[in-house]
Amino acid sequence: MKKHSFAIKVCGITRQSDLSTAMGMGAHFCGFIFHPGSPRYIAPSRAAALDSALIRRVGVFVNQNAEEIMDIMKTARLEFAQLHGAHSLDCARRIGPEKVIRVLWPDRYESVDALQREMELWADSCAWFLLDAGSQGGGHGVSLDWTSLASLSSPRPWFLAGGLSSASLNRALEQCSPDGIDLNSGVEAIPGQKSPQKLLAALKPLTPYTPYHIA
Ligand SMILES: O=C(O)c1ccccc1NCC(=O)[C@H](O)[C@H](O)COP(=O)(O)O
Repeated sequence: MKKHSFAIKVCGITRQSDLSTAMGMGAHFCGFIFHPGSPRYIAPSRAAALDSALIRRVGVFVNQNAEEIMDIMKTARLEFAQLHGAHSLDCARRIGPEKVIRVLWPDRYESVDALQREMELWADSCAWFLLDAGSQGGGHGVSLDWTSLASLSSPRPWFLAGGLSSASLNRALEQCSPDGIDLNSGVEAIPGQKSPQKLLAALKPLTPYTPYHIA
């Protein structure tokens, strides 16, 4: 595995036990999904009740507008809004660029250069990017073409998402160099419930590489 440090985000949390396991294994970010169509949906008031200690709380939004997002951020005590839909630059600026994780889908672009141009467009309106598989939505359990991301020079730190698990992480991190990794269906027992065994299998080998410091 390439020896660089990176952040760990565990997404699709619905239960305190999963959150506590993820934190115990060194997660830096936890993600709550506020898309009602997702099997991982959690109501904002339930997310608010989950204790995440000092790790960063992220809300995943697909259809909501800036006002709805800011409302949920307040209720669920979120630091970041992960914009996982067709959100505009204006929406991101209203939320506050320092609180935005912008999702982009590399498969939508004809080349890494085209993806990079889109990243430049968003650079002043977000704090992080998250690159996901497919062409929309998330939680598909499908992987990206990691080698095509090897030459990426992102203007912001970026999370690699899409089908990551104990079986794929090593190869993914050999082939590209994200600033963070995002785990979801690859560490689940069933949709919406994490598996402590799968979390352990994925995260334990990463321990030497994840003393990631988040300012
Ligand atoms: O996970 C969902 O159900 C979901 C639904 C709609 C929009 C986003 C969603 N997930 C957001 C994430 O950040 C996932 O962690 C990311 O798509 C990777 O998922 P996976 O391929 O399962 O690892």
